Amino acid sequence: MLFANLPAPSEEAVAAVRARDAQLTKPPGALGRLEEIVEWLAAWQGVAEPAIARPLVAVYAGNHGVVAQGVSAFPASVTVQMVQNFMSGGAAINQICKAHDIGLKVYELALERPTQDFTLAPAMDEREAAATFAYGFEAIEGGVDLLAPGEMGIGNTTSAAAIYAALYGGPASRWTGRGTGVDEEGLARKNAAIDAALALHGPHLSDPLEILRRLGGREIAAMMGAITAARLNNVPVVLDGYVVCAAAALLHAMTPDAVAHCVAGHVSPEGGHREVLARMGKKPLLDLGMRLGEGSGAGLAIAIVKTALACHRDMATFESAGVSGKDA
Ligand SMILES: O=C(O)c1ccc[n+]([C@@H]2O[C@H](COP(=O)([O-])O)[C@@H](O)[C@H]2O)c1
Ligand SMILES: Cc1cc2nc[nH]c2cc1C
Repeated sequence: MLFANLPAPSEEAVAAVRARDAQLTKPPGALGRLEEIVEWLAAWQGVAEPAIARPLVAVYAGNHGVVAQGVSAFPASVTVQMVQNFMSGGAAINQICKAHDIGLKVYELALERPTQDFTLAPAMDEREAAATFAYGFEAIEGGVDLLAPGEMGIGNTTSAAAIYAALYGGPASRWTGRGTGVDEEGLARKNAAIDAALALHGPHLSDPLEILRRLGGREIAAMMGAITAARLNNVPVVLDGYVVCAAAALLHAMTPDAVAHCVAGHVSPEGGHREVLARMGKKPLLDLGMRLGEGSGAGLAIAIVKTALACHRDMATFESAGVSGKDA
């Protein structure tokens, strides 16, 4: 029902962008994907002259009961400590946003109350999953015109891997990676936790919202809401890495059109991120070996998006610059 009347991309806006692009002082197609990026912005903002005046990285922080299974290289206390670090400007995402004039908001999601350990019980009850999804809608308030959801949550690569295994098929090891840097034994505990969860919840994993509730976390629920709000309100989305894409993949499983407004900012070396992007039909803008989270890869990709738009908007035309055209 939420996805019954999704707005369509604007074909007129794309046509207008193409018409202007043809006049710019460069050989046709010479800016490669930068040209596609501007078409994408116009299509989803629904205007012939797209703008990036209020880009935002919205970082959601959540804690995970499954950390009790020894699946992370870091203690759960690092989640709230990193939130403090975001607030005081000391994290990587602060520098990326500062360098490229991007807004940054941080949402703490009941960090003192981790989700249930999903090897033993559903991570969340229905009310909490739904309420947290709805909370994600706040991300686009205040005139945001380009959104990059990000996340922080010790243990959440285990949650994301479990979601991928539920959506696309196990075993766990097909989807897991080292996360924050677990050793061989840590990786084995991670795979065992996910395989145990798949066995426990197996009969209930055909519905993406049920997968969210049983295997997800609050940050993943909120990011699904943020991406959905953007889809419903003409805000294009830049996807970050392995964990953010678990939210996108759940929406994609509900209906592929729910993530039609998303571009993949980058590909993370974590687990099966490359395959996840391929399954959603997304080609990453950047491939820099980044596996941090925080919205960092998406934030950096916004710098590319802004540059693409600056070229489109501010380049001279053949006529205005007195440059001879192709067949002159
Ligand atoms: O997004 C990614 O590609 C990514 C890959 C590996 C780790 N992370 C980050 O690392 C944290 C989760 O790692 P872990 O080992 O505790 O599951 C969480 O805060 C994520 O933002 C993020
Ligand atoms: C230090 C640290 C910073 C992070 N940022 C996102 N995930 C993280 C995980 C750790 C451990």
